[in-house]
Amino acid sequence: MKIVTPDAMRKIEDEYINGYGMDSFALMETAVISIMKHVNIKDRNIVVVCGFGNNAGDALGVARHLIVLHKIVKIFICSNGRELSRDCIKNMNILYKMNASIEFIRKTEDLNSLNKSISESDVVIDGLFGTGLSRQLDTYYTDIIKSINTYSKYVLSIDIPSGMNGENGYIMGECVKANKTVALQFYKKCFFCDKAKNYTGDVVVESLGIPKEISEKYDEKVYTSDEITDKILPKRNKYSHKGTFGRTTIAAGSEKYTGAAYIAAQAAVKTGAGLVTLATSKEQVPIMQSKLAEAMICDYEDKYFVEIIKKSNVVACGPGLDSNDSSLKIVEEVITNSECPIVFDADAINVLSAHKELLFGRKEKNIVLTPHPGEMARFCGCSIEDVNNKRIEIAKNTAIETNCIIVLKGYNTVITDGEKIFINTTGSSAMASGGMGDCLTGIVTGLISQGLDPFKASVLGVYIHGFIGDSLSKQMYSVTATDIINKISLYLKEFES
Ligand SMILES: NC(=O)C1=CN([C@@H]2O[C@H](COP(=O)(O)OP(=O)(O)OC[C@H]3O[C@@H](n4cnc5c(N)ncnc54)[C@H](O)[C@@H]3O)[C@@H](O)[C@H]2O)[C@@H](O)CC1
Ligand SMILES: Nc1ncnc2c1ncn2[C@@H]1O[C@H](COP(=O)(O)OP(=O)(O)O)[C@@H](O)[C@H]1O
Ligand SMILES: [K+]
Repeated sequence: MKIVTPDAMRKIEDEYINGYGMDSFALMETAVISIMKHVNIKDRNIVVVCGFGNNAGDALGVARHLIVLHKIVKIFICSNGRELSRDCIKNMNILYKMNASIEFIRKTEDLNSLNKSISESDVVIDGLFGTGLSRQLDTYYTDIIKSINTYSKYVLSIDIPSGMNGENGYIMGECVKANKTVALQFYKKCFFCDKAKNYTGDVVVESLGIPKEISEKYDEKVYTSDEITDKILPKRNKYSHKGTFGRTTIAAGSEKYTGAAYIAAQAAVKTGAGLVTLATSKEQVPIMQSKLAEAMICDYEDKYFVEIIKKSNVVACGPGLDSNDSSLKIVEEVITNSECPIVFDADAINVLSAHKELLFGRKEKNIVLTPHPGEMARFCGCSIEDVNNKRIEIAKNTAIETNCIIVLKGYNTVITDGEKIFINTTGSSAMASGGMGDCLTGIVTGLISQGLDPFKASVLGVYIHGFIGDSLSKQMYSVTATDIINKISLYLKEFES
């Protein structure tokens, strides 16, 4: 499913209507029918709150169908004196012929009737603003939105919760808190901004049947991660041997942190990497030798460390490192001795924050950075709030500046090479536990080891990591990295081509 900005959506609709000759009212009716699928048939008292554009037109169409279904429907038009859109007027005129209850909100006193109706209703249909909202709302509209949020039991928002900027998720003064949002044709970009989840409720996307060749023309290269996953993992050829699936080095762990190195290495092993070597601190070597059955182990001081980096098909570096000078030395060794893809995580990213120059000058774009918002903030020299407010932009700009692939973790992880942007749709807070990021590093590294290019491995790795978490969380209250590791190979089978 594609993700669009309001601007692209406008162009797509415009081309469909004016270029292809699609009738705009027929398109609106398609939207109306698809929204109707999400109105609970048991609800009797329904309030429809409209603005004056096509979002309102959709809402009025929904009102019409609800009246036909013998629902008690109260319609409030909140145009603040503005002219209604052509298709909106069409629906309103039909409603007048049907003797529908329509009230205009003109002044503050009119809000009393709206408040009363909302508090007596089972559901509010929110059709105030959709993708057309472009300016800060005045008090006329913020008061109406406050009424909806204060008195409603359940809100179904059409396309976008009214009050949210469809491009960047900014709240334009006030925003409807929906229980469910029915997005038309595509996810809107705003849904993937940090604050959006407090307003959208559950998001469902309903198709309007817009031809693919039109939407592809205005493709802004923002996708959901499931758009890549049907391409899938290569089949393991019957003549292949461990060398076929790559040499992987994991440089992880320090005196201070013990678990991370084990999790990252074991995740890479379980993902199917051919030969995994864990390079770790001297103190950890005996511990890891007893824990890891398949991976080979050396310490950072060993001259074998540099040799193995040189021979590797992929190196992961960072889980469980410290952010001190010896970590800087390890990061430098990894970068200077390899041309293969590298996945930098955790403290390796913190170290690189002060030494970005180390990332420059590679022939290929084959370094992956997997920061969580805290690491991203440090790396960019901004606040975590800034990162969360502009996740997509910050990830994209960092990818461009560093010539790296950025995996900005969290709810809806953003993966970008600076050109294409994938937003992950799997995973949940059941996975919010220590070690989960180390596990992801191991999975992405294991996929690269088997020949996937670093960008695809990042998108797919993030998707699979969350997919396993989601599957396990159906039966488990919380999911740990160990739970994921134990199931990786079982679930990967589902992704085999
Ligand atoms: N165009 C089409 O063919 C279709 C559009 N659809 C619906 O149409 C919506 C977009 O409709 P519109 O483009 O008419 O826009 P909206 O209905 O979202 O907004 C209406 C108007 O609000 C004005 N506006 C922006 N910010 C404002 C502010 N702060 N205060 C007051 N007015 C403000 C805009 O100038 C715009 O004219 C979509 O979200 C979707 O629900 C659907 O019917 C499907 C088909
Ligand atoms: N609420 C959530 N929804 C989806 N994924 C989540 C959520 N919370 C955490 N995760 C995932 O879990 C992992 C946690 O990574 P990270 O913060 O680096 O943890 P750690 O450093 O403890 O290993 C990331 O892949 C992240 O996307
Ligand atoms: K809306």
